Amino acid sequence: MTQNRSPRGSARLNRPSGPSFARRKGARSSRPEQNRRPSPDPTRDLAFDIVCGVVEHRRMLETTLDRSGPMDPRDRASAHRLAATTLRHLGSMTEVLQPMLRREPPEPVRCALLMGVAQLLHLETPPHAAVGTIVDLLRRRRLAPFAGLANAVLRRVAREGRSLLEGLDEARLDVPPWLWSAWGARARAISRGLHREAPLDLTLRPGVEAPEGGETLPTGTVRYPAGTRITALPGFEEGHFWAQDVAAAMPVKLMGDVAGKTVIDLCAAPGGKTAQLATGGAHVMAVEREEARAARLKDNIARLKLTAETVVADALEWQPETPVDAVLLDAPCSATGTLRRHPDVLWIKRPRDVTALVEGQDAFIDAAHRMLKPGGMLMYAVCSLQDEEGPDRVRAALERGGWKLVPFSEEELADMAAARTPEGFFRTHPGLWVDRGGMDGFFAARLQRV
Ligand SMILES: C[S@@+](CC[C@H](N)C(=O)[O-])C[C@H]1O[C@@H](n2cnc3c(N)ncnc32)[C@H](O)[C@@H]1O
Repeated sequence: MTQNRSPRGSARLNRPSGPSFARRKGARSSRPEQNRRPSPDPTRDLAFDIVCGVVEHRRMLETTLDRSGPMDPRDRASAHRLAATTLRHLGSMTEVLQPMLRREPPEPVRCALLMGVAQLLHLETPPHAAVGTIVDLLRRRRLAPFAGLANAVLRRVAREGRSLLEGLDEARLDVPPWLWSAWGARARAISRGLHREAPLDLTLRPGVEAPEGGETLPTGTVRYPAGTRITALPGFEEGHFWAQDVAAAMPVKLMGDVAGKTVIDLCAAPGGKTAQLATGGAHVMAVEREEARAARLKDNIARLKLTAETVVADALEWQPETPVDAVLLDAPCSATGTLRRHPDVLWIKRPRDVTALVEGQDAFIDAAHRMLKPGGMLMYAVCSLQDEEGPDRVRAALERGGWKLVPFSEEELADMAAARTPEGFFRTHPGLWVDRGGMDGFFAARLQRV
């Protein structure tokens, strides 16, 4: 399948930039090809830094983006798309390359080759541009001795095309083995969902009209094609909507009527769920430990013209003056549920990262218990696909005592029946609703303090 869903991005990825490409097209260069200066190409440079950062240094994609200098937003978006596509298909493309390499090339060369393969097999970049841009990239990065190798290998990939993927189990190869086995029977469907770029989902303030071009999903979320820029949609400045994946919007919906209730949103930034609670008429206390993230939450709530109390504090230590009706705990987690948006995380996280988070999740659940009135409700949520962070945490809390599980009913989840587990948990993964564009992986369970 192809990833060519963002016309804005693909236009930039489909042609090399810079004056020397024009010379190549003219085929009458006054200088021999080997002396030609490589074209400047900020898109490939940034994508290369991102991919090498992930593969060589386990550096998050966002970190490289944040460190990069100022550049045209469209080049930046194209770089993000090329890097993300390379990371989404990293395993299967490595398998394609392997038989074509007589010797192991240095890691940065392999990264550049993988970007070339991604352009050829998944981004529909014309072969001359896909090969030329990678050869130029290697020259710019003082890897000119590998330009011949790149030229030969990528020309072969261009010739043989997608037939090179035949017989390969792409779904299996594009997920690290530890995640594949952790996901059990869901693994193949999840991996297929991860091959697709995530669309833009919006939650609308009640009473406002959705901008044109969206599809209203059964749960009320409005969906736009991948690559849509939220800031370009009419109504953004006016605070008519905010970005929130269809699955991420469900935990607050499953809290029912919160009007007039005092609700603590524990671990709240950037505030998507705070905004939902505030639109529902709750008195919200949004607790966030990181000052910069709390400031972002405040900005978001102000843009939406909503009201919420923001508390900058450690949720494990802070206590409300009086116990409250409900707590929403969207706990810090491995975030494997958002791999569609962050394919770098596939190759960065390790099993021990999940283990390290589990203890904290138990501590947050215990902290929520201390904040609730007897009979008060905890909505526990994580954007994780891992059993350890979802169902296992709820079972452990029930074993520690002081909680009763209040399962979600068939009626409550009528609009997303596939997300209801036999125990009455809410659980999604990127393979659900795949024909409509999929969804993030989310887990939620409702507990009552007894
Ligand atoms: C999964 S995100 C929350 C997303 C948010 N609920 C939303 O829907 O927009 C987790 C947040 O918890 C915050 N956090 C982590 N540890 C915390 C702690 N001990 N106390 C308060 N907030 C914490 C992180 O800074 C991060 O902003």
